[in-house]
This record gives sequence, structure tokens and C-alpha cells, in this order.
Amino acid sequence: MSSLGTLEDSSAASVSLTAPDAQDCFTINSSSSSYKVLDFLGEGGFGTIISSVNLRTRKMVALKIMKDTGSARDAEHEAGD
Ligand SMILES: Nc1ncnc2c1ncn2[C@@H]1O[C@H](COP(=O)(O)OP(=O)(O)OP(=O)(O)O)[C@@H](O)[C@H]1O
Repeated sequence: MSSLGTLEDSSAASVSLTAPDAQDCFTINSSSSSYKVLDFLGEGGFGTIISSVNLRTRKMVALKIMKDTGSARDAEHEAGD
């Protein structure tokens, strides 16, 4: 299991969630990368954890969607690391 880290370019202003595309997939966009949402992983006191794929690097990452800001933090660790 990967651990959570900090997404360098994350901020409430630079991260957005777009509607499902033609394949019914949600996408989270930051200033440098877009992430395809795959699954719900869990929920903590400060946010919700989802698994996703970084569409630029093709790495699987865990994203934390902060409850009060809507910003995202991710773990740049592949699922198999
Ligand atoms: N990298 C991960 N891979 C898979 N599941 C994860 C990962 N990180 C977190 N989770 C799941 O999400 C849940 C909540 O994670 P989170 O890090 O938010 O926990 P927390 O430390 O209790 O929260 P907080 O720091 O917000 O109080 C975990 O209990 C776990 O089930």
C-alpha cells in the first residue's frame, strides 16, 4: 500500500474536479497533472482518500481530497512500491 505525500502543485485554487467523460470517469486537474479517479479508498478526519492514475506519468497514486478546502494531496508512490 502506498503512503500519502504532498502534491507539490496542489492548492485549493489549482485543483478542480471535472464531470464524468464519455467513459464515465471523473478527472481531477491540478496545474501540472490530471488524475483519473479509480476508486474510494477511505476517509480520515481531514479528507477522503481515493485511488487514481496520474494521466501524465501513468503512475497509480492515492489522492486526499481535503474536506474544508477541496484541494488534493497525493502520494507519488506507485501501488506496487
Ligand atoms: N495510500 C493509501 N492507500 C490505500 N488506502 C489508503 C491510503 N492512504 C489512506 N488510505 C485509507 O484511507 C483512510 C484514511 O486515511 P487518512 O490518511 O485520511 O487517515 P487519517 O490519518 O486517519 O486521516 P487524517 O490525517 O485526515 O486525520 C485510511 O484508514 C485508509 O483506509
